[in-house]
Amino acid sequence: MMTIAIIAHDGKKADMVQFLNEHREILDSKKIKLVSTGTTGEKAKKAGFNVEALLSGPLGGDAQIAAGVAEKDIHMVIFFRDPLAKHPHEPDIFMLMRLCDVYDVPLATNPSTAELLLKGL
Ligand SMILES: O=C(CO)COP(=O)(O)O
Repeated sequence: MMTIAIIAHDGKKADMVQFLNEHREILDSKKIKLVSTGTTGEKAKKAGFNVEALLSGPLGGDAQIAAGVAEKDIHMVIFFRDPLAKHPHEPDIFMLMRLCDVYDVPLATNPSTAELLLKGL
């Protein structure tokens, strides 16, 4: 079982839903479990995906995903960041990305990279 975290900033949530829909076959497979930050998870659920939604990003969701990476419970992170917006929880965002590098966990921050990662599964 592989656990993939999906996260998208508000300006990228539509892109995330589109990405999920385009890769529904692999993401719906029994071998993949999805976890997400709160609002991203709600959007994914509305699109018909089975997702474990954690806290919303600004309220600690990124930190929970980061902890999952450190605990080796999360094996891939797809994080569509909005590079044109400011985020009050920027330290948490950097922590998540740092821990992906500490633990050598694949991290995609845009759809093109995420697509290549899924193709590599
Ligand atoms: O803020 C986020 C990532 O940094 C995403 O959080 P939400 O999915 O709750 O909007």
